[in-house]
Amino acid sequence: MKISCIQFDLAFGNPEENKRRAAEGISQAAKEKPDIVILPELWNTGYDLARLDDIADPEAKDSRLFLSNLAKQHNLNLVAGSVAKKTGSSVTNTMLIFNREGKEIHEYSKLHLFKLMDEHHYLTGGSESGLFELEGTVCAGFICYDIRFPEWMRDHAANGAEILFVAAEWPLPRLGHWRSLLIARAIENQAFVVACNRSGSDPKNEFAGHSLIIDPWGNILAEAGKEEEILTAEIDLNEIAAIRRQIPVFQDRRPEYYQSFIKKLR
Ligand SMILES: O=C(O)CCC(=O)C(=O)O
Repeated sequence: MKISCIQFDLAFGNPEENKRRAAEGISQAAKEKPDIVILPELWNTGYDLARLDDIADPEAKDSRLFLSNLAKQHNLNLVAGSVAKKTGSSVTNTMLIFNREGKEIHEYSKLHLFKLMDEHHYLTGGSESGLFELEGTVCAGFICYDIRFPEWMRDHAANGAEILFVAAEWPLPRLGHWRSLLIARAIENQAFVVACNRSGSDPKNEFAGHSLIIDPWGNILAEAGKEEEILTAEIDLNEIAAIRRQIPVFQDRRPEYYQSFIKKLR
């Protein structure tokens, strides 16, 4: 299976220009005939949170049509990063997923809002699972800060997810955390991690780039630099079963102790 991350710079608060950039990136990537393409977080608006009332996409209607057409046109599955989606007076940071026929198969709204970047003042957290299936493989979608919550990602892996997709706008000062957390999530869940970050900067932040495709042993299969780049790697899903046979973490888990043990000790 071939997977591509479209790491691109976002025009601050300019959904029309960002649509142009996303379409351009996807059509470039499509030349290598990837099976799955992933975009970064909030690619329609960037972090222009104060203007979300005006620029978030009502019910993500426009984004859905745009993304569905791209998936169909290029015959690829699209884990379409996330968009600012307006529902009534609230806005969510929502990942949309489309198959090759352009059919939407799942939506996931970022569960953990990142206070350091004021998300809690402007966004509403999601409450649904990130699990979905693409071409017979169980996958899961996460958004940026979610990677600091291993229990959330473990829950998806324990429910069958073999590819963990992460869409992000991760700032440069914490590049070290980004790399370490993603590698750890791959190793502990014995799953592929495909993480697409943005590049460039906005009025408040410089972003790290360094999109990553990591195998279930924790090896980096491909890593982008800091600038715009289309990052592509082939993954072999058979590696998952081989690694899980060698070190059977999922069989050896004892979840009945994890919630209650510490309470008992207190
Ligand atoms: O956790 C971090 O350091 C970055 C998270 C972030 O930038 C986000 O969730 O948008």
